[in-house]
Amino acid sequence: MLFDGPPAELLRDHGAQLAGLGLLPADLQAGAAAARRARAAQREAGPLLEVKGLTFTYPGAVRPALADVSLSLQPGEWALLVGSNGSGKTTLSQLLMGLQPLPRGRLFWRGRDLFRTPVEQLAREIGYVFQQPEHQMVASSVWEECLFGVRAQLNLRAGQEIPRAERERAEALLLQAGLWDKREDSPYLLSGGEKRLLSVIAQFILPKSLYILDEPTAGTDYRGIQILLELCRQQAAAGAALLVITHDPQWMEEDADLCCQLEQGNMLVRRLGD
Ligand SMILES: Nc1ncnc2c1ncn2[C@@H]1O[C@H](COP(=O)(O)OP(=O)(O)OP(=O)(O)O)[C@@H](O)[C@H]1O
Repeated sequence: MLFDGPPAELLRDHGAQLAGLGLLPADLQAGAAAARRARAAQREAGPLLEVKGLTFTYPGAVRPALADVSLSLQPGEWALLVGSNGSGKTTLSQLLMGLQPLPRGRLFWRGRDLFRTPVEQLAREIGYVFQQPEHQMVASSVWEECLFGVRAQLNLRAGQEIPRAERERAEALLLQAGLWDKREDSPYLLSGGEKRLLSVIAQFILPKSLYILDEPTAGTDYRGIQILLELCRQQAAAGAALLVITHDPQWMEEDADLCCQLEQGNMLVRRLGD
């Protein structure tokens, strides 16, 4: 087997393979081991997110969109949320983000009623990527789009400099996503798959505890999916939990820990690899 090319590209394209062969530089290997230890320690601290017997009916609807749904997600756990059209996936993810009226006492974030958790804390700790990337785009260039959330979260005014750590992370993520050469273009000029990758990496710049990704592989080609998978693996290795809504679970089944199957509002949770 022969890999040739700049280190950043080799890491991006073959990182998982190199790690599997034990060929990553020592500092990166040590980093992965430390991340695993950190994830184990975090797990002992208890679930990050708990959904307990959640039933939700839209106003005027005759049957509930979600019926007695339960789920527990630990730090670093990767869950797939699957199910046919209209089964309740988006409803559940919107409830988790407080985008629908919240039933009290059914959702817990870090052991505390999600209803009582300040919205700013949820925004800081949970990253949500919408099904339609355009819905989240606001800036005039790919670079500014990437850093828009950082500016908001760090309370930076227009023209104020982005701290070096976040700038470097944005550069690394744009390189990894293959979008560096398009950093000055309008995000609206990107292809559908590129927009999707941009909206995902924009959430990854300031690390969060949970990422909810709604259909991240839809309309994305093989290379884009491989990039996305590697990006998700890196977040999970760093201790973040992932809840990925998908109609293409086959791409993530090897990496994911849980598969949550929704049908007509009823959910069955299966641990993968058991
Ligand atoms: N705003 C709304 N008002 C009333 N009913 C709604 C609303 N949004 C969704 N529903 C209904 O709730 C049910 C679940 O919809 P939801 O969008 O959560 O499904 P989904 O699993 O995300 O579907 P898809 O795979 O098509 O995105 C469906 O029967 C849908 O018609």
